[in-house]
Amino acid sequence: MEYIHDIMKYESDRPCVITLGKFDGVHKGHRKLIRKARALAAKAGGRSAVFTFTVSPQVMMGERQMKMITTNRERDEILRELGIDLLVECPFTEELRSMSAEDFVKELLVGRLHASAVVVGTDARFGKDRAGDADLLVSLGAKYGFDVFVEEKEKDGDREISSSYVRERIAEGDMQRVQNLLSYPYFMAGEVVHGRHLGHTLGFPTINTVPPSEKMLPPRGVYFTRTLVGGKWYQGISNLGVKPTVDGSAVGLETYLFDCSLDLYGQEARVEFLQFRRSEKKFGSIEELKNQMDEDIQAADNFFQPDNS
Ligand SMILES: Cc1cc2nc3c(=O)[nH]c(=O)nc-3n(C[C@H](O)[C@H](O)[C@H](O)COP(=O)(O)O)c2cc1C
Ligand SMILES: Nc1ncnc2c1ncn2[C@@H]1O[C@H](COP(=O)(O)OP(=O)(O)O)[C@@H](O)[C@H]1O
Repeated sequence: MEYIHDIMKYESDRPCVITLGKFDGVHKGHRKLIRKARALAAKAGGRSAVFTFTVSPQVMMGERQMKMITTNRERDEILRELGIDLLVECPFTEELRSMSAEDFVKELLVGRLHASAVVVGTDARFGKDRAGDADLLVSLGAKYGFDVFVEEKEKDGDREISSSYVRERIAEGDMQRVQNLLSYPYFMAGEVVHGRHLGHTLGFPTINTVPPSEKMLPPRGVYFTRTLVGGKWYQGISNLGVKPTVDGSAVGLETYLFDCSLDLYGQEARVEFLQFRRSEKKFGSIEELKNQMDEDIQAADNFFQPDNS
């Protein structure tokens, strides 16, 4: 995948099949558009491209206190895995914000990316004040010579799948439902940092990662998780929260990995949230916490190996 941050520096003359949007979460609906763009590009011999924006955490938080399902980095990782040829991730600058819908299409999609086709959902919006919609795109396609495919939104029962629908389910901690809407488990990526080194004393060493400030978090508590770290997947159990029994300040994610005894500090970890187990609690003593963790780990064993219980 080629990654372009500054579209003015993009040089290739090859035609692109472009899909356009914020793609927060890269959920099932987004995937439908990406699949379509890839199929069209393969047929026409062009490049499949995603056009999106990097939105700074400050802007996101300032505007509507909107948290992201996937950070820019996580989204890039997923798009890369989906096998698109080109990711254009423009900073959402004043210049871009003030571009009319027609100029956006004429100058960027046609002028720079040589669009042969553009794939969008029925509710697509683009250009200054989000004035451009799917109908306008169809007429601009006729004017500038590219095909336009307007796809129906993917549904979950009667409800259209959208990033805000996924956020609602994350807020409820319904991680199985979230996985169904995304078509992959909600995850958090980050570097393994040092904690207070109590884990080893407790008998449960945990890898600690810090959730990015712009990331939408599920409720605080204990989750059955699967973690990719050091090139290997581990089953395990995580606590998302402030550890009120021993600490009580910043929100962190700690994961006890089953069948692992490696030193993992400084490595990248990707922790997938599979199922909520219980809320985080303040225990009267470390002993009580330890007993509860024993029970949690037993429950995780049953979750991962239901036939052995
Ligand atoms: C499965 C699991 C459940 C946990 N549940 C709680 C909890 O309910 N309350 C709490 O204060 N800490 C909880 N913790 C966090 C522990 O307090 C923490 O892992 C321990 O203090 C080690 O911290 P350290 O990584 O900073 O050394 C939990 C940790 C794990 C792995
Ligand atoms: N099974 C395991 N699960 C998680 N971390 C492990 C495991 N075995 C060894 N480790 C290592 O131990 C470290 C955690 O030890 P811990 O005493 O909890 O210290 P910290 O407070 O820094 O997390 C992890 O960062 C990792 O390098």
